[in-house]
Amino acid sequence: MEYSEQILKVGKTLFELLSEGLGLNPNHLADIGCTDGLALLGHYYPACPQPELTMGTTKHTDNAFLTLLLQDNLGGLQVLYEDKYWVDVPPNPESLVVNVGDLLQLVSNDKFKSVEHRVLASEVGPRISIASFLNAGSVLSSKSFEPIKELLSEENKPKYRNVTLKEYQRYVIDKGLDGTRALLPFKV
Ligand SMILES: O=C(O)CCC(=O)C(=O)O
Ligand SMILES: [Fe+2]
Repeated sequence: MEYSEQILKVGKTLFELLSEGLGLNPNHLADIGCTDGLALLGHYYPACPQPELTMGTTKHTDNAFLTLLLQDNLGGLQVLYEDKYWVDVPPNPESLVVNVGDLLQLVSNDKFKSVEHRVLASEVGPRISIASFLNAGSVLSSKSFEPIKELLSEENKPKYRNVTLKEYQRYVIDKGLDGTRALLPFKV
């Protein structure tokens, strides 16, 4: 409870900074619903006797707006750089890793890009991490998202169509962790 309250506070501050980074009013991203929902996911990766045969978590992008990740001191998280190189994210239990998610990429019209990442399996374990996903709240709402109008111009046309939260979540769940990007079907 206390942890999610603190995470939400950090998240709200980050969205203010990200809004300013886009040249918008600091409340813009919160106003369109980026901080309406929070989901916490606890991961437990047992020690693996043959780590070369498997993965902790396969390659994916996060589907919400922003992820704040707390990892312990074992490491294993990697991000994909320039679509080619897997780069270790050094573990620091006193810091949060911030991942841009697909929905933030969509509303920012690719100004912010979601990052592909994965977790290696390890003989040392268990590894524990907590991922906090800032999302748009209940899929039962009628909310929909599209590139923010203020960011668009003749030179910067919308790269995505309007998508309802329900349609987006359905697609993400049906697709599973297949390594493809969740934004692909919504491109224009
Ligand atoms: O366990 C980790 O470090 C990453 C977990 C993750 O990528 C996720 O929950 O989306
Ligand atoms: Fe992730």
